[in-house]
This record gives sequence, structure tokens and C-alpha cells, in this order.
Amino acid sequence: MFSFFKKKPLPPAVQPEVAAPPPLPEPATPAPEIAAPSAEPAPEATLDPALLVPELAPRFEMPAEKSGSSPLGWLRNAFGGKPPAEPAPQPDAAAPVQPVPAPAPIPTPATPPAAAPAPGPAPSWKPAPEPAVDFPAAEPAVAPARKGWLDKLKAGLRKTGSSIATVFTGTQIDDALYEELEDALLMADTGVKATERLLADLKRRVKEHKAADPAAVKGLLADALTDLLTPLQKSLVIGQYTPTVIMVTGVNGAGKTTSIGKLTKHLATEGASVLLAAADTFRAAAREQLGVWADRNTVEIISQEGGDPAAVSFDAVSAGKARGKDVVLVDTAGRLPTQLHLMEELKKIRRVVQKADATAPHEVLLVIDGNTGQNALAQVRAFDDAIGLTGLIVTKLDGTAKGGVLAAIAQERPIPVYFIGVGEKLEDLETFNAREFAQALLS
Ligand SMILES: Nc1nc2c(ncn2[C@@H]2O[C@H](COP(=O)(O)OP(=O)(O)OP(=O)(O)O)[C@@H](O)[C@H]2O)c(=O)[nH]1
Repeated sequence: MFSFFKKKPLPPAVQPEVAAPPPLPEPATPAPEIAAPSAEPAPEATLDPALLVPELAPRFEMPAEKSGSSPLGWLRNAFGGKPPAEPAPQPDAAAPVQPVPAPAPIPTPATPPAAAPAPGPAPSWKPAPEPAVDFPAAEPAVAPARKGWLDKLKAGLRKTGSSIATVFTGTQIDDALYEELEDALLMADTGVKATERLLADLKRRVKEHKAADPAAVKGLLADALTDLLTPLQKSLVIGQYTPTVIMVTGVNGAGKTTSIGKLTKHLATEGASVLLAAADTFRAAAREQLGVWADRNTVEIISQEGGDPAAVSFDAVSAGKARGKDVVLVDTAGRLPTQLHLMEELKKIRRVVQKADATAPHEVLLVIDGNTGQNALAQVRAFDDAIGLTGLIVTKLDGTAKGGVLAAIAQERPIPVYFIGVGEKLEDLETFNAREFAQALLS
């Protein structure tokens, strides 16, 4: 049901000279357990075209050969184009890991024809100019599933939005209105700089449009907020690398494992083969929690009791490469940015993952709890400075009065927000859209 995929055309099949990874120096730990999925393979998922909303769907880069008559055909094919009777790939003999047993037949939807990714630095969060293909316009205006999500988003943001919305219940556009609005934005944890910017932008728009009543000003605020938030709106790219290695970080309890579980489900539903790495080797409950998501989604998981999280990550990426997985999701232990030794550990995981795949990690995501407001912004800064973030997942926006923090992030550190969460259920994680968010906040 997700519409976040953004497939890049695969690079020409030029085999890059990626040297076999050198032996991993650090960990001398026992081989991680590699659990094959326990359930029967799920039938191939089909996408409901009604769930994609043209105006909200990301712009796709669509390989010409996949742009068939169905707007979704290319997406389904993207993970389904492998010859069906291909033998299970053997583990990469050159990889300096414990031999990975040949996987049991798993519901691995096929990957695109094996084209090797171009070597190079991990992509940065700064949006690269990309040729876009407009989504065909013959879709319903607002699909029911997205409508349901919008209602949920509105309900979730009510606490943040209600104090802002009450500013516009009067009849006058005067200094008192702007002062009240300033207070409301600051209370919503929008931060001083973003608040100042929004107010200046709003006053300019009011003048320009000769707005005469507060209701019109509210509409113009939604426009100003949309503009401010737009740099955060970006699609997660899956398919440019095989596997796409995604490292997930954050403070304790931010919602990392839950978000990984939801994401796994959505990826699996879209036909991507996923491998999970339980790189939180300290907390047994964290491994178990991830294991439950792996079982539920019939995907493989690599985990290890105790030992080195970097070793687990290395093994997972090596296995992901050997098995032709589409995505490897690395779940790391929660940590505070002030715990310097744990931040060093994250850097090490990153380095070691790069040894397994010179182009990885392709995404380094920070999960932040929207309830923590300005503290979330501090986390973004600290994790970005330490490990270089490429994207964010903002959870728990349901019931928070601090949803304005996204504006603060857009102002101070505009790292793409790939997903936002407004609840604990599977369907409560969705792609971020600037206009939707601004409208939900001010509805
Ligand atoms: N209300 C709400 N709860 C959420 C959301 N996302 C996650 N949670 C809940 O937050 C709690 C913590 O989630 P986890 O996924 O365990 O967090 P974590 O970051 O992996 O935690 P550690 O492994 O301890 O660092 C769980 O009870 C989740 O159900 C959300 O969007 N809204």
C-alpha cells in the first residue's frame, strides 16, 4: 500500500571493481544465528492502484522498459523480474564471515537483473536533482486509504494544531493576532528561528493577497508552512543498490524496532526481499521484538546474543549481498548522543558495514519521538554530526502538542523525513507529505 518507492534506473551493467572485503579485524565473536523465516511464503502481494494518489505520490524515476500501461506495473516488476527457477545464491565465498548456510527457499521476490551499483560515497541527504516522471493523471483524487491516513494524521496532530487554530477565530488581522500566533507556534516547539521565518513569510503573503479576514490568514499560514516543510519531503530510494542497506538509529524507546517492523511489512508487501539485522546485541527483548516482526513478515533475521553489533551488521550485509536481498535493515541499540562510547560504536558499525559493501550504508536513518519536541532537534544535530544522517522517521506524532518540531528541523537541519508515525498499528506509519502535514496541523 505504500507509495514511497522511488526506483532509479539501474546503472549500466558495468562490473565495478569492488575489492573483496578485508577480514574484519574487530569482532572475534561466535557466528550469529541466521534464522530462516518460519512460515510458508506469503503469496505475491499485489498493489491496489487506488491507494496511490497522483497529487501525493512521489515522482518516480521510471525505467523506460517498466513504464507499461499500468502505473504500478513497473513497481511490481521491479522486484519480480528475476527468472523464476533461479537456484538459491550461494554465500559469497570471499566474505570473511562464518559461512552462511544456503538459505531455505524463502519468499524472495526477485530482484531486477543483476546490475552492479556504481561504487562511490554513500548518498547524502541533500536532494540530488533527479529527472522526474509525472504520475499518470487518471487516478481518483484522494484514494480511500490515503483519506483514512489523513484523518488519522489530523486527529494525531489535533493537540498541536488546536492552539494554533484558535488564533484565527477572531475577526481582526492585527498585531494581537500575530503575537498570539507567535506564542502558539513557540508552544508547539516550532523554535524561534522557524517561528520568525513563518511570521515574516505570512505577513508578506497577507499583504500580497490583501487578505481581509483571519480565516484567509490561516490558509496562507498553511501555504507558508508547506513551503518551509517541502525540503523534508523526499522518497526513500529502493532498488538502486542490491541490497539497499539501511541503518536505523535513535535514542532508547524512540520507536526504532516498531518502525522497522512496519517498514518491513510494507516492503515485503511491495515485493521486496528483506533481511533484518538485530544489531542491538545487548537487550534480549530487542532481539526478540525484531524476531517477532521477522516471523510475522516471513523474512530472515541475523541476530546474536551478546557480542559485537558491528559483527552482526557485517554478517547481515554480507549475507544480504550473497542472497541478492533487496533491503538489509540494521536495527541498532538505543543510545543518547551524550553516551560518547555508544556513539563511537555507531561509527564503528557504519565503518564495518562499509567493509562488507563499499557503497553501504545507503541510508542512515534516525528515528525520533515527535513528543520530545526541541529535544528531537538536538538529537538530529548530534546524530547527524556523528554519523551523517540521510533521513528521519518521526514517530508518536499522535497526541503530541509538539508537532511543530518538524518546522524547526526544516529550518535548522533539513534532513528528509521519509516516514511519520501516528500510532502503534501497522498502518500508522506513512510517507511524509509537506502539504498534507501543514493542512492536517491547521485543520
Ligand atoms: N503512540 C505511538 N507509539 C509508538 C509509535 N511508534 C512506536 N511506538 C511505541 O513506542 C514504544 C517503543 O517502541 P520501540 O520500537 O520498542 O522503540 P525502540 O526505539 O526500538 O526502543 P529501544 O530498542 O529500547 O531503543 C512501543 O511501545 C511502540 O509501540 C507511534 O508512532 N505512536
